[in-house]
Amino acid sequence: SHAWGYAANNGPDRWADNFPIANGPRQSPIDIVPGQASYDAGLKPLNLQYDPSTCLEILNNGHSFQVTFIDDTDSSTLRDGPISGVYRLKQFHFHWGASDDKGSEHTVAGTKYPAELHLVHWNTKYPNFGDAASKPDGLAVVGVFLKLLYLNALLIDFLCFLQGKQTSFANFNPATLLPGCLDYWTYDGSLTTPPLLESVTWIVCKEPISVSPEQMAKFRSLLFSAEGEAECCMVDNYRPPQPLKGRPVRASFQ
Ligand SMILES: CC#CCNS(=O)(=O)c1cc(S(N)(=O)=O)ccc1C(=O)O
Ligand SMILES: [Zn+2]
Repeated sequence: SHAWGYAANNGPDRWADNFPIANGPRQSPIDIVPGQASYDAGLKPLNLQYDPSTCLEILNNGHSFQVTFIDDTDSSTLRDGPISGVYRLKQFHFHWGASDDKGSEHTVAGTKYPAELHLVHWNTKYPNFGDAASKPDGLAVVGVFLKLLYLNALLIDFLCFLQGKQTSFANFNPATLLPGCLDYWTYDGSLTTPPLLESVTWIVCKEPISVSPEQMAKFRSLLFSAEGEAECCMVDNYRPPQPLKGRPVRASFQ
C-alpha cells in the first residue's frame, strides 16, 4: 500500500512515485504573491453556515488529526465566495511545523506561518464526497493561517480533548475558528496530500487567527506513531508550495 508520509523516505519529494499527479498542472499548495493576485469584484463574500451538532469525532489518521462532520444533510455548508451551488463540510484538520518558523502549506510572498487550518467541503451536485473528490469542481477547501499572537480560547477545549484530557467533544462550532475578516485569495488547485486529486477550489483567508506558543507545543506533542510503535512526533506535516503553472490567483479584496 502507499505508505506515504512526511519523512525523508516517504515525504512530498517521493509522492510522485505512487501518485504521478503530484507533478500535475494544478497542484497545491502554492506561494501566494499578493501583488500578483488580481482583484475580482465579481467574487462574493464567503457564506459559511456551520451547525455544531453535526460535529462527529476527532481522529488521528496518522498524518494529521481531523474533526469529521455528519454530511448527509445541508446543515454545515459553504456557499457563495468563488463557488456556485452548495458545498457540505466534511472535515477540518491542521498542518503544522516542528518550530514556529514553518508549518503552513500556503505561503504569502514566501512567508510561512506556524500552522494552517483546512476546512474541507464537497459539492452537493455530486452524490457523495468520494465522487466529488474526482471532479474538477468537486471540493472547496477554506484555508486559515495560524499566527503566534496570544492564547486562542476557542482552541483550548479542542487541544485538551486531543491530549486525551477530555472525553466528550460534541458541539464544536468550527465557525469560531474563522478570522473576523473573511477576505480571501482563490485559485484552482488540488488536495495537498495523496491522492493529490486536482478537484479543489482553494479559498485562503488573508487574516490569520491567533495561537499561543503553549498551544503550538500541544499540536507538536501529538504522535504520528500508533500505540506500541516507536514514538514519532507528528510535526512538519505540510507539503511545500508547488509550481503555479500559469494559474490566476484572484483576490476578493482590494
Ligand atoms: C479521495 C480523497 C481524499 C482526501 N480526503 S480529504 O479531502 O478529507 C483530505 C484533504 C486534505 S487537504 N490538505 O488537501 O485539505 C488533507 C487530508 C485529507 C484526508 O483525507 O485526510
Ligand atoms: Zn490540509
